[in-house]
Amino acid sequence: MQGKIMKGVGGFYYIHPHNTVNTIYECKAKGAFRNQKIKPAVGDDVEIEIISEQDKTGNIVEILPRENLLIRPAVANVDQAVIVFALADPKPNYNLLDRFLIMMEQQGVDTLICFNKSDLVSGQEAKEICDIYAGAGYQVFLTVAKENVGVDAFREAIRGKTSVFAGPSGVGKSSMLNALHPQAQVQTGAVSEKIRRGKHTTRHSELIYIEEDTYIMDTPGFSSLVIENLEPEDLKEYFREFECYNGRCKFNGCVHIHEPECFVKEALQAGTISQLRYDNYVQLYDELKNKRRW
Ligand SMILES: Nc1nc2c(ncn2[C@@H]2O[C@H](COP(=O)(O)OP(=O)(O)OP(=O)(O)O)[C@@H](O)[C@H]2O)c(=O)[nH]1
Ligand SMILES: [Zn+2]
Repeated sequence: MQGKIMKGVGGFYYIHPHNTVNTIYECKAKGAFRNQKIKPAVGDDVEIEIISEQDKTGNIVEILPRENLLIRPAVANVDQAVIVFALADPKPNYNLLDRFLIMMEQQGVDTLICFNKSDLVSGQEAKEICDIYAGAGYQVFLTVAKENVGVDAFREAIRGKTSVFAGPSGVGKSSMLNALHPQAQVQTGAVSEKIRRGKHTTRHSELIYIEEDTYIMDTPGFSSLVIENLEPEDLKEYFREFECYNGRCKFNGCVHIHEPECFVKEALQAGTISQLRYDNYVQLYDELKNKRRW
């Protein structure tokens, strides 16, 4: 039988057979692949041998070929990431948002942005922020998760995919999950003792089955992110809206900060590139530069 690893804890892996609803098998990793230095990861599609149908136990006997394997967060076969940000309460930290976008881009994963709590700001303010990130080349969604506003369009964007769900604490990730999946309580009810995190347990990375071929990996909230393995000179490659200017500036290897005759700075003056994104770029560039000095 084939299924997906939803969670791994203490040597046990919890396998959801493809497109079933309430079934989870508790498995150990056995078999030939253990010698191949490949460790099962959440998100892996695996072949399992059932030990007991009644107890829902089995062994993983094969890890099927992976599409990818992310490091942060550790998960396999990810199609996209979704960052959920609140437009207010907590006050958005756009530098943190940009760090997340860079981190995902470094791992080759596309990110969708969900701006939640849009009821807490004016329509004008919400539009300005959406325009900045849509203008930077991202797909943007505006939602009020707790009132189900904007959720349908978002549901379409995750259908048939495995999405990593991330964001700072309190932005409404759980509310969004419940809106996407109103039967989650029912569905995870049976599964809960086995895999669902309780309110007070440590949060492990785990996948949540939404509907056919659609999974979300809920991740713990974060309040800071350190960009690693990136040279300051390469940072510009991770700002999508700079892409069309790279290589066109007067100076070879222009990093678009102090150089004259720089197309990115001209685009900034013209308002084509947003000041907010550019300021975050300069701040991150300085940070990477300082890090190298140590
Ligand atoms: N005004 C408003 N409040 C919302 C919205 N979505 C969620 N909330 C509220 O924001 C608070 C936090 O929501 P959660 O869904 O628990 O946030 P979370 O991101 O899962 O938080 P963590 O569990 O800390 O990661 C709750 O009180 C929600 O009712 C929204 O769209 N608008
Ligand atoms: Zn330049």
